[in-house]
Amino acid sequence: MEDSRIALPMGTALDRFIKIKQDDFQYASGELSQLLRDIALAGKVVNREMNKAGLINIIGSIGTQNVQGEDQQKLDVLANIRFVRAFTKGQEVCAIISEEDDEVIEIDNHKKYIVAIDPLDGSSNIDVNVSVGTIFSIYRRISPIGSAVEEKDYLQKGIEQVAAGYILYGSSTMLVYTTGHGVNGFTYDPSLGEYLLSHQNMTIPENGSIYSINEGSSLSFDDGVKKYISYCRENNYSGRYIGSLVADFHRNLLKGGIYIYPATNKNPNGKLRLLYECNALAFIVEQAGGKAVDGKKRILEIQPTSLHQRVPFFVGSENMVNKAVFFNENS
Ligand SMILES: O=P(O)(O)OC[C@H]1O[C@](O)(COP(=O)(O)O)[C@@H](O)[C@@H]1O
Ligand SMILES: [Mg+2]
Ligand SMILES: [Mg+2]
Repeated sequence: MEDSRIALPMGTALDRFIKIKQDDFQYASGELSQLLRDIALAGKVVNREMNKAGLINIIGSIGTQNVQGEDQQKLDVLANIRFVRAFTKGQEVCAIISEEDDEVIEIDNHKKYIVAIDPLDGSSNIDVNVSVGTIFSIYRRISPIGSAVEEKDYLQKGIEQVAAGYILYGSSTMLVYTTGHGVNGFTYDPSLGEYLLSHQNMTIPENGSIYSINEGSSLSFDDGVKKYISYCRENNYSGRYIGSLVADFHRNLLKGGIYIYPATNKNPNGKLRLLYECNALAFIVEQAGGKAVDGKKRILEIQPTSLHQRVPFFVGSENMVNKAVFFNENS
């Protein structure tokens, strides 16, 4: 049996990495490993379609709105279909929470895992060929296997996640995930059709000089946020905002930085969704040595009360988040 603490060679295939690291899982039985593989596979299909979106008429709105009143893009719906199908076929999942579905999708009561997913993150950037992503969180159900899935199963705090990650469809396609034993990144090699280890034991710098926030809404930011932005400017930090959460988060994870989506007049609780956007990235950033709060409280400690609830989101380098919280608490 190979020792899973040893650093693995760059280029190690995802499948092999999952197998070697399986013993890290508290309840290792192969099901979580298979679920991670199912996500990776569905990501390859979405990636392939994304790459030729303009040629196969899958750009633009589909003409319907999701539960949040957002126009659904064709790729939002297509990605949702691909992941729901992968979870149904994969036979590891009992229920799914998706940004694109109003209610919980119940799959099979005899299965263990709950998945919360943002099938396509950064929808406003799809048509303009800017990086977008997929975000996922995985939980173990609490109710007994075989019984109906209950609210307590899918409204769990982020600290209960057994795994979380994202796929970034950018200049290269990457899968980044954690199972609570550090964060690792895999780059997709289309010529091999494989995700290969490219970023091992990722950590976020304690400090950074990049801040990511949509300043277009700054007139309605709280005083604390306004003061923090002034602080960033006074310190000549760079403003970088792609408008795709996964892409902004990934850059800051590598270089150091902070992403903020605060409360605004338009979104009094912020815009981002706790269950399928914030919890996953909070788990990853903490595993990488960073921090994620709602302006005050640790994101992973927030008790969810509804499927699509929004929270203000401050995530990134520890010292930068602490500074933002300081201004929040002293304004
Ligand atoms: O246009 P805004 O208000 O700055 O919002 C951009 C944010 O909204 C999102 O697009 C929300 O995610 P979805 O695209 O999955 O709905 C984030 O990716 C992004 O960071
Ligand atoms: Mg999103
Ligand atoms: Mg989305």
